[in-house]
Amino acid sequence: MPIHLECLSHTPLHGYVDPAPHVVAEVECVTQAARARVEAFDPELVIVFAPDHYNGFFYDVMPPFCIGVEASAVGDFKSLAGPLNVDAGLALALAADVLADEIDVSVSYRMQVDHGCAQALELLTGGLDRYPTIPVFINSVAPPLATCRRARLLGQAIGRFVARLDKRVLVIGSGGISHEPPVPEIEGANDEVAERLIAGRNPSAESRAARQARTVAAALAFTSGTSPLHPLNPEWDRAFLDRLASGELSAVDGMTNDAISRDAGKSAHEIRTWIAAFGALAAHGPYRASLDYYRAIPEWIAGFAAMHASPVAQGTRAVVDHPVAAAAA
Ligand SMILES: O=C(O)/C=C/c1cccc(O)c1O
Ligand SMILES: [Fe+2]
Repeated sequence: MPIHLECLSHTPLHGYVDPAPHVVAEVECVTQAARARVEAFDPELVIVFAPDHYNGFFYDVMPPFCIGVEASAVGDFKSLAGPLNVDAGLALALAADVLADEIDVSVSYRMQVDHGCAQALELLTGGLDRYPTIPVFINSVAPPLATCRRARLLGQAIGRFVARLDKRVLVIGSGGISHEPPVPEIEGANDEVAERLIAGRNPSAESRAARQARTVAAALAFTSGTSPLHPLNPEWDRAFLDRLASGELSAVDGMTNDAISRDAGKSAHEIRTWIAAFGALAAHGPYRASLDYYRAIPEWIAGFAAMHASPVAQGTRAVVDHPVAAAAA
């Protein structure tokens, strides 16, 4: 029944192309504080909403949402590899419940997750298997995408399931706000790239290294201002974060996919992970949210943010804290 939320941006570029040391230190400080809150909360179950970047989900079958019944991390870039500690019985019960709630979710008995999931688990819980976990994939890079409203409803259905459990549940949303790293697209792709997007599971070490080198080169170009990638959009990011913090979650329903790509970049669709996590929390009533960090970090190609939130007593309006938000530009 007790629920706690932590949302955090991710980036695989940490350790490859880093911002100034004081920015890295700032982020480390914020993630250590989040980790300490998780330790104190001592979750009995973690539900992690995460995207994938053509490491685990491909166009052979690309579901909008998928619940992992068994899952392992591929270990792309410097992220952890290995099995997650998935509570299979609970994952299946969750899927059945969400389907009964008329949100059409798929399941996977062999889910592969990438840095989008593994980095959050490592930073917030200390590893991939520290707590029983249910990974929930939200397609955020491979069009056609479900709507933000659908992500909110998925989160709320999961939140109602959580409310009936007699467990302390940590919900995690893992995603950048505005950003557009060089993730390939199937539209207009040549045969080789299209094949990689349709059936690129378990690539060779050379293929993975070449992909990672392309992302690192893109980050260097983005930082030096010579990149065609969509710029970060701090104003848009703050408006989105304020919207979540305000508790008026259904306001995200008006955000169209085209407008998100246009204003914040093609990977800004990762905000769905945050929307779903806040949806799960909102199913428990009003909440108090704290914007712990925001900074546009070009080296990491990320509008990078951290928030945490938990329920407040019924009858209270949503409460917003902005402890360090003003400190970071
Ligand atoms: O997988 C990649 O090549 C790049 C991923 C990336 C880069 C920057 C921010 C993110 O959220 C990413 O997932
Ligand atoms: Fe990402």
